[in-house]
Amino acid sequence: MTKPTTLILLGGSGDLSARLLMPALGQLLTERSDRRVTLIGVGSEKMSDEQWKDRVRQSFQTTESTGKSVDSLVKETMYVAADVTDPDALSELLGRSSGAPAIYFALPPQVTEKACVALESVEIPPGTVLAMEKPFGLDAESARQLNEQLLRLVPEDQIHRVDHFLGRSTVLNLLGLRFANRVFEPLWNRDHIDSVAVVYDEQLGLEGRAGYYDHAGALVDMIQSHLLQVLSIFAMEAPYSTDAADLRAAKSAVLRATRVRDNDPLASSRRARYTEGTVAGRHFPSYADEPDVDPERGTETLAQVTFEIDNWRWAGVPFTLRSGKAIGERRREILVRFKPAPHIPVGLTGSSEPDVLRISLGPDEMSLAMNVNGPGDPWELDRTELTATFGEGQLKAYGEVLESMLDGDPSLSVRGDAAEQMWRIVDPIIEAWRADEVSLDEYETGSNGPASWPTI
Ligand SMILES: NC(=O)C1=CN([C@@H]2O[C@H](COP(=O)(O)OP(=O)(O)OC[C@H]3O[C@@H](n4cnc5c(N)ncnc54)[C@H](OP(=O)(O)O)[C@@H]3O)[C@@H](O)[C@H]2O)C=CC1
Ligand SMILES: O=C1O[C@H](COP(=O)(O)O)[C@@H](O)[C@H](O)[C@H]1O
Repeated sequence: MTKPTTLILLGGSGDLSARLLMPALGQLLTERSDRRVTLIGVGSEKMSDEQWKDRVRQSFQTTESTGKSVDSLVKETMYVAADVTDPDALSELLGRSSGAPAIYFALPPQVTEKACVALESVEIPPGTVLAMEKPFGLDAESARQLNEQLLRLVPEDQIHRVDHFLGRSTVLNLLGLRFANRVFEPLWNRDHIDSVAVVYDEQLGLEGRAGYYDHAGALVDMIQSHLLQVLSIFAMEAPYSTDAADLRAAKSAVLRATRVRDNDPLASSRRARYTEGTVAGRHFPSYADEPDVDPERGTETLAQVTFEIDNWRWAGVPFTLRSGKAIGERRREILVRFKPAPHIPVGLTGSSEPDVLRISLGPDEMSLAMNVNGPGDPWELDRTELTATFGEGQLKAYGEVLESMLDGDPSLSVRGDAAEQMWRIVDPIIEAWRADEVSLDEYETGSNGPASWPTI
């Protein structure tokens, strides 16, 4: 039996908790029947324990969660209506947990900030884990200040800056693919790789999240956080182990060396927002006409930035990161374009395209497009694809992240210095965009982005 843990879910009545965290927790407890978690939900709205239990059950149903651990959680869970920015309320909450709890901040960022200030005057049990949702700060300086503040509460290894992409089986598979095979790693450098792209294009729109998204935009929502984390795993040196210390040091080294290509945000970044149209059977108004959006803010719903990594392995290789909403073709992948073969023997005709490796970020599969002597004329090269499908991960991405957090293992969370670096990397772009130095283009909902943009 795993040690029982108390999970204090600040913002338990919110959207993230209902749609992502609790379903993932239910799935985790279904898979790990020997794990016991006591859940305390917290929100400002009043709710009876029975109403809360109904919400928990509803979230659990979405992942068909069942079993002893699930039943025990539902039986014991409680809800507390409290203002989490009040030190007395927080003190009382901590008093309800036996042993060191995990406190999850599923709160609006401004409330999280105030709750952390309040925690400074509260006695926190040794071993308490703090889980912070994104966005972590608003820029490099505010992230640094937030780090300082958190370190006054608990040591770094007890701070989990959550990035659910780190729990995706497809992202974790990068480690196995690169470091458990002989064929890829020797080619994983500037001598053999021409360019890399990480693309996360969604058919989803705003989904009622204007309050958050209209301030974040695609750059902060996806590139500053998730996609830079993916890039750091893709490009890192081989770690000794997957322990937090090794993994996070290797990722941080990459991020420290990463910058906007040629230090030129004007030439290296593009932004756009969607106009009215239909995607996957859903009709969206223009982003500017979406409820609660301020069109004057000029928020982008599609961002594309090219970075470079200034080290021996990667100098000169462009890394393009792109993510957009309301895009016609759902694309979630890493695209690795290799350099062309140095010499194709005279006499071979046909395809001489360079090899392209696609690592899907969902579904779990990959493919390698290459040239082979195909059917028919044996001197003629044809294009073919080697494909592999892996099974789905046992847990949802949030489940993986929650599990490592409940175990007090920070290997799947973002280290403090990395959180600051990720802002340092994108801050010049944010500045250029705020100053309107890069045009805000438009694309029709359901298209694949502005027609004038080069294809990735
Ligand atoms: N929703 C999503 O898909 C994602 C969200 N996130 C991040 O998660 C965090 C939460 O987002 P989300 O769930 O969407 O936000 P919501 O607005 O849906 O929920 C906010 C929660 O915070 C509670 N709350 C606010 N102020 C207080 C207070 N003073 N005291 C106690 N509780 C308070 C609310 O309680 P009540 O409702 O009772 O007032 C509610 O439970 C944000 O940082 C967001 O960026 C990250 C990834 C995805
Ligand atoms: O964090 C976020 O991620 C989702 C995309 O991740 P997925 O696992 O749900 O595909 C994105 O839609 C959302 O805008 C962003 O906040």
